[in-house]
Amino acid sequence: MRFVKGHGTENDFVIVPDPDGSLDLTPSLVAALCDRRAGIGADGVLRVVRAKALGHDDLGAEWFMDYRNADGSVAEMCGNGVRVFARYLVDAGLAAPGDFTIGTRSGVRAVSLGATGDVSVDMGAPRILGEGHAALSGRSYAGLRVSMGNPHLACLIDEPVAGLDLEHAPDVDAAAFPDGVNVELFRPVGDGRVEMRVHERGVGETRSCGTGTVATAVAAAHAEGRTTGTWEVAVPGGVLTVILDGTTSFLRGPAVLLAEGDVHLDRLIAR
Ligand SMILES: N[C@@H](CCC[C@H](N)C(=O)O)C(=O)O
Repeated sequence: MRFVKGHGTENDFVIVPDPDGSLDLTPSLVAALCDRRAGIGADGVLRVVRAKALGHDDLGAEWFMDYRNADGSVAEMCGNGVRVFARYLVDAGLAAPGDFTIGTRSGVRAVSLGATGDVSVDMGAPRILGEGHAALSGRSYAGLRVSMGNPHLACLIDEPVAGLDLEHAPDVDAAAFPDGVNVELFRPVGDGRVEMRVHERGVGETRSCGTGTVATAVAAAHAEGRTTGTWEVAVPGGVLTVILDGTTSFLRGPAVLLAEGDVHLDRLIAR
């Protein structure tokens, strides 16, 4: 099976071209592909499938991003994934550089990119759902519940994020997050900049999370009594720019394709 490996600020993906939707992408196949020792290794899989092949004839996008987490679970949206997906479409000659749309489980997303360089995406209107709490290493952190299509809890903290232990998922009120949650911990470092780390649902700690950086910008703005502004969000894998204009949100940053090849499916160890 052909694959391409890519990442956005080190949130990494196995990209699987499947234009006519013929691949049976089971959770165990996804988990085996994402295995960092016995597989290719990634935070998730991006299946590249024509919207039509899924019966979405009038979606308003030619291509659909079928995103899966490393544990095989399905997620509604992936902000870094959609940027890497767009870079793949252009690189593969399946879309022209410029502005086009991509279908996702959380709706159609408009992307903007050149032949090289950063990729921007209109991430849609964030939805603030109220307050929440996360417990980590015996401390409780207050946060804001934000939906970016997928669920987030963005917690403002007053200590450097480098010192956090995110080996295990923070404890949250399961009743408030019936579908699980991605937890961001962030600290404002001045002048529209924040530092952030994330524990992702279905993956574990990752080096970046696009939807998480937007949720973090929303929570940073909320803490200042605002709904608009531009944030530079520093994550372990790089820096992403988030723009909140009061109506929608934009995410901009690098998207890199670094390898391609064939994977021998019969040699993957079933997960
Ligand atoms: N890394 C992604 C988010 C991927 C989905 C997430 N783990 C979930 O289950 O909601 C991003 O860049 O947004």
